[in-house]
Amino acid sequence: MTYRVLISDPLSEDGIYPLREADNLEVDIITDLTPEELVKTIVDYDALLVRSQTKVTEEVIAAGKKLKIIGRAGVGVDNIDLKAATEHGVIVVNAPDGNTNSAAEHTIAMLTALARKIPQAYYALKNKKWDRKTYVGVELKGKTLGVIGLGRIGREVALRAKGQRMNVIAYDPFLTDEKAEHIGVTKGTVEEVVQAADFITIHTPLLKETKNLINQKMFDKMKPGVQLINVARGGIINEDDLYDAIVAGKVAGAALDVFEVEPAVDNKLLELPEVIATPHLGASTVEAQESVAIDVSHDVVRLFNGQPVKNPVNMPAVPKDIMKKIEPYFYLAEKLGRFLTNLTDEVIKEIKISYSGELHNVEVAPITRNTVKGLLKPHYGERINDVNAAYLAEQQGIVINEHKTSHPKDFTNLIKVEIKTDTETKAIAGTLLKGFGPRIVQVEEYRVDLVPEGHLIYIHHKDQPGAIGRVGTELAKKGINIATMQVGRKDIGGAAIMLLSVDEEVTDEELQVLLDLKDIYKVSAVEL
Ligand SMILES: NC(=O)c1ccc[n+]([C@@H]2O[C@H](COP(=O)([O-])OP(=O)(O)OC[C@H]3O[C@@H](n4cnc5c(N)ncnc54)[C@H](O)[C@@H]3O)[C@@H](O)[C@H]2O)c1
Ligand SMILES: O=C(O)CC[C@@H](O)C(=O)O
Repeated sequence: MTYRVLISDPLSEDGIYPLREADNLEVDIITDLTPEELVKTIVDYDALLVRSQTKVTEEVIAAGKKLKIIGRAGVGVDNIDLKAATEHGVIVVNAPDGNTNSAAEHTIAMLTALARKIPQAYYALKNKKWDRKTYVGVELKGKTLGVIGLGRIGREVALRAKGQRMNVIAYDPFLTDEKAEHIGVTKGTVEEVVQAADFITIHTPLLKETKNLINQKMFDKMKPGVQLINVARGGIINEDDLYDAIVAGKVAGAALDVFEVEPAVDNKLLELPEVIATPHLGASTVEAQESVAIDVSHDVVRLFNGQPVKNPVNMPAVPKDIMKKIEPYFYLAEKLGRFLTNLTDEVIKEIKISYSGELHNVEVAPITRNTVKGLLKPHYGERINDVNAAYLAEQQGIVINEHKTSHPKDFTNLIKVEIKTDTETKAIAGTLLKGFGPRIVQVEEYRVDLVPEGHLIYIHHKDQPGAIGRVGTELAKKGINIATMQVGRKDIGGAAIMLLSVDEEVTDEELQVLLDLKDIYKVSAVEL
């Protein structure tokens, strides 16, 4: 059988040799297709390989009736509708390591060009202006670089900045003290990083949680004269707020490789002399392009030879017989992980998952992966799935421990998940009730009976008359309807919790109002 591969963005010819050499593959390179042309063309293909230009929308995926794999020659998969791919059973693979070095080098090039105003001076000289006064820069030596996102690229940037004798302070939700020490950076919160830095560089993925991460509030906290670099994704820095901060003189300069809307030829930021820019060139080197093309090509070859792919981004099909037994637990497991994210602000070192009762003699690894997926999702978005969840956890240095026991404790089946940090252990447990579906039955040390879905408000308070009433009254004032309510306490008059399920997502301001009430210690929103 011969499979047809469509390459719709320019890929390194040297990098696609694994496709050329495969007997069962036929390769067509058709670039610059309009979205409509791509929808028509894709119907004939089994595989699609892209960089960042091609938008692989739900329409494209739905039209690709033969499509089995989409390969992204690069890291970011925000140009591919992962949900649609998963729904249509199409595996998405990427090349996570191939362009790390190039993106890090580009970041350092931007940092240096920004500090010494090289593009502005070059432009003036090309226009026959010999101006040695306007383009006075600053040294990097002794300055502080703030790195937000210390993954593959952030880490490489930090190491190189140290070579420039800069001090580096970094924030990443998975940055442990040991990792920070090993790389030689100071660990800080995102606020501490932006407050301390002379230069700030962004290296997170673009997710719901990172969109507009650098906004007006953050600019207010920064040092006057701070300079920013973004070689990650447009939209992580709010472009309007950046524009205002530059015009107001708070931000002295910005180096941008990526933009909210690309191509960004009409972006107003480009009108500012303080802004230097490149058209998404972070990964544009001969070496990176060859490397990412080789990686995705190998995965396409593997798939059509019946072998497991190396860099899956979404979820491939689980064999039917296994699925039948364990699928009912996937939802519960993911929600347990999702809830746990809210129980600590510290770096997670270990996840311990204990299965008891009926679960002791089934294959639980896919259930574990769903738990881990739920736990890490706020930091990876749609990139994490039950195939790569364990791998990503391992990369972050999180140890996963599974335990099984045949002795049921009050339930015919029970999943208990504990997360351990350097200073605390937090636990949650759930069960699948025959005929009733999933239930969370324990949160921290409190017994509850909660359907794991929707918008929840989780409150720690003192067990005192009136505490529950005050919360109800405040929510009523805001027009927020309480659908269900759980309470639990350790001792009479001691520590207690409330778990309210409400009909809509609550805002930070609304949570703050609850936190200001008498006898309320901690309030958080949990979205399940
Ligand atoms: N400009 C380019 O051409 C180019 C090239 C390659 C990669 N990229 C982009 O660079 C970014 C980083 O890529 P990578 O390979 O280093 O990815 P990575 O997954 O190795 O690292 C991302 C890091 O961000 C962290 N993170 C997640 N949420 C965060 C938050 N709210 N605050 C701080 N950190 C957070 C993660 O924990 C992770 O360590 C991605 O957006 C990628 O698409 C751009
Ligand atoms: O394809 C490119 O050149 C961009 C790649 C880059 O943005 C990535 O996320 O890997």
